[in-house]
Amino acid sequence: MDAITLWQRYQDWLYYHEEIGLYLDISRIRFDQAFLEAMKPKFDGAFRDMEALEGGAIANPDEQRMVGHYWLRNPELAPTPQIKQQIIDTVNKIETFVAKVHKGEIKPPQAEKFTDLLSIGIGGSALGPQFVADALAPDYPLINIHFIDNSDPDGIDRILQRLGDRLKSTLILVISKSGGTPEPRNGMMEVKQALLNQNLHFRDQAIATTQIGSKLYQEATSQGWLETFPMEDWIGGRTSEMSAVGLLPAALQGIDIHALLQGAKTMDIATRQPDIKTNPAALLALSWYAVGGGRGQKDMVILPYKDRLILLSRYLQQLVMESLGKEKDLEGNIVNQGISVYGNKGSTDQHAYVQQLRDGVPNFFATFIEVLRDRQKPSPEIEPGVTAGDYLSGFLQGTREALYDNQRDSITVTITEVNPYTVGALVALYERAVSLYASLVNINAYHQPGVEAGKKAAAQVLELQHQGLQVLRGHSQGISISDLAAKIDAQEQVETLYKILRHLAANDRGVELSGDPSKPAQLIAKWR
Ligand SMILES: O=P(O)(O)OC[C@H]1O[C@](O)(CO)[C@@H](O)[C@@H]1O
Repeated sequence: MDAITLWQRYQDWLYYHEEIGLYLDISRIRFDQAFLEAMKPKFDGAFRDMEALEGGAIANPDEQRMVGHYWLRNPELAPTPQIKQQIIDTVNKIETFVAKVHKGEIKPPQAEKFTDLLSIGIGGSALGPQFVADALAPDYPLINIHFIDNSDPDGIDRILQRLGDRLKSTLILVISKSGGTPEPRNGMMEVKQALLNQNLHFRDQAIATTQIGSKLYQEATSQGWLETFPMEDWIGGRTSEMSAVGLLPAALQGIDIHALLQGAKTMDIATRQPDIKTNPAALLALSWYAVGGGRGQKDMVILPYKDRLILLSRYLQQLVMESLGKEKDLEGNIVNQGISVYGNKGSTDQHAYVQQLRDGVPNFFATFIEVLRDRQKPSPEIEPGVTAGDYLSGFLQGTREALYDNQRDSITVTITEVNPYTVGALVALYERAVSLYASLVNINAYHQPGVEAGKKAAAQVLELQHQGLQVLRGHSQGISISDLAAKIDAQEQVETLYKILRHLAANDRGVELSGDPSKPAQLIAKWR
């Protein structure tokens, strides 16, 4: 297409939301009118599915759950008065609690006020709060946030070290919908210990966001933690940013949660339109389908040209990949669906992997996120008449054009500035696009059976460790790894057993491995 035809295509397909100040440009996705016509029946079905979902249908058939994240920003939509009230009550509870913390009415026993917030959670119980904190927290927030989102001891140490003496004025927030996920549990246990080492008590500084009745809930209430906040059954982890999961840490940092909710609500209204061309989420879903043939054949590379949006790609990675990456469709056919998502930020990535994007394997499409306002204050000139922001804008445009010229498609989402309102709108835009796309490809976007398989496998590894150590401890002589495996009837897991022993040996956990490390089958294990 020549430049003038492309300019016309840009205008023909441009979506603009005046109130949010958001532009969506899908003109650099190659599809034609025939494709659009062919997709219309599928979209009619997707719009119907969305209406049913918002009306309270069991949209997650496997788990027999309603899917209600859209109600969080507009409680009027909730299917029952009780749910509506729960949503309103939770926001009120958050605001009351946060106000007391900020005023020092809720305070740690050994300090005037809470100075820091340590959020312990993983997946959907971390990624939204991390993204929002990085994008929106003021430079000098009322409370500084830190995260433990893994079971990595060294990672935990780094956070605790940074907190140092401020641990005594740190509010500890454990977020886990199920209340039984091992990683946050491990983080919590380590932090408990760290507090005890300073003669501090976890319950005096701890709060939880979890489902009422969960193990975590029981622990928090029976031990008298400062407060608990509910996460409802009908909220999925990866769509929980507008629930207590996201709102509580945001409010504690001084981020305007009402603007966040309002931005999402406004976007929800726009994405509820049952018309492809005037619905930005439908335009995104249409584009994803067009580039990937409805089979996720191309990866989604997210490139925000704005440092404070760097975590958007990680946030969207879970939202998109955990929602769309499914083995089976709704009828149980094997379909192996999904769209891979990765990214970082521009223009930084132009000096890293954009070389391959431009010239290498064409297995992706880019999504540029553009922010029109460079900064809050006027910019100095780097050269006569040119600012750093002009460069950034030029790099974005140049990369978009260079990619398109080489048959690489892209989408551009443009917002005026990064603020709670626009971030809320972005979150809602992608939530809805994922929902619509899931309907187009006929999968359940709201379960995650694959993750469960990984969790079970990890539990089996730990059980093997337990059994192996029991035998090793009672064995005064050294023993080969295969003999040890035979003794616990785990010949098939000999490789796993070897790796367990190697890990224990590396951590001075009582296991000694002797022999040539490059010949694992010949290693002798011994308890010392
Ligand atoms: O909040 P929970 O129950 O600890 O779960 C954390 C995460 O684990 C998953 O269930 C699976 O990875 C995610 O969907 C979820 O966000």
